[in-house]
Amino acid sequence: MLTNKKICFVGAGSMAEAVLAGILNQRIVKPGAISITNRSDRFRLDELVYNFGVVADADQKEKYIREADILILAMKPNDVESAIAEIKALTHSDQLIISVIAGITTTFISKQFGHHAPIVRAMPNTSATIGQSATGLCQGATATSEHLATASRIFEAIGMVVTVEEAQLDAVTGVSGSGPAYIYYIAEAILAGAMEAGLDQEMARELTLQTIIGAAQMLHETGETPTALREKVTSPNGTTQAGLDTLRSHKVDEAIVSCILKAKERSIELGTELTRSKA
Ligand SMILES: NC(=O)C1=CN([C@@H]2O[C@H](COP(=O)(O)OP(=O)(O)OC[C@H]3O[C@@H](n4cnc5c(N)ncnc54)[C@H](OP(=O)(O)O)[C@@H]3O)[C@@H](O)[C@H]2O)C=CC1
Ligand SMILES: O=C(O)[C@@H]1CCC=N1
Repeated sequence: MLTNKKICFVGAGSMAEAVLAGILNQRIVKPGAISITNRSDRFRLDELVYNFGVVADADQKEKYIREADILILAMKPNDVESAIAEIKALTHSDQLIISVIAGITTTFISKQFGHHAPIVRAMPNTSATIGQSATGLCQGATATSEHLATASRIFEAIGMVVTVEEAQLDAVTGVSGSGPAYIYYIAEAILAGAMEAGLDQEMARELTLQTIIGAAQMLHETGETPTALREKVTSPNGTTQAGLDTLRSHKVDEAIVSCILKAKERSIELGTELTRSKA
């Protein structure tokens, strides 16, 4: 339990919801210790109050930010500058600032605040909602190992955590931050194929889901490599080989490697676009 810590989310979108749902599920903080703020969407705040029992009165935004022990920045990269400009006078260097914003460096965030509050960058994913996030964390220059430990407590409540150097966080973003979307994309394609092959929608969904869950658990529980597990499915000249040969002829493996590198590159760009616009 993060006893007596008040957490304020600045940004109330899908990532904020995934993180707060996860930490409330794990009961590491009470709903009354979490406040939520956003730019303007009062209906969204009402929805989160209704669903999670958190505190979110748009008229109390300044108070929530001033009184928080931990601020979690969860707005889009393009909005970070204006969001910090709006709140910085309410913040102070005793607060821990955690950013889940893709690409934006701790140095940039620190400059925008103009004080030396400790900053930890986190890259979770939306599986946080069910306690299954894979989160990368890194500490900014003024954050101590204690700050990192506090952030770890939050993100360990919503899945597994790795600590990395800040330079690696763009790669983490390309792999696990965006990663759920790649798996959903593949699931969409398997579903489409299942229906094209003659299965009805419900059966296609059940079979696709259980196949993905089973394969993920096999990777997790057997500790075998993906290559070893793939080879066990593939009989010489059998059905799997016919399917995999088709994937290879479309260079799907190369496409996935490019996908991850492109996402990493985009994460770097998101940061440099802002830094350039300030130059
Ligand atoms: N979605 C994902 O899978 C992941 C996202 N992230 C990162 O999380 C961040 C948020 O993404 P996501 O939740 O998807 O985005 P959403 O668009 O769902 O939510 C963005 C939120 O930011 C709020 N906001 C915008 N401007 C301000 C401001 N000036 N002050 C306060 N709040 C503001 C918006 O409020 P309003 O609606 O009122 O405009 C909205 O609540 C991004 O930086 C993204 O890179 C990280 C990991 C995974
Ligand atoms: O697409 C994005 O930019 C965010 C960051 C990681 C997942 N979603």
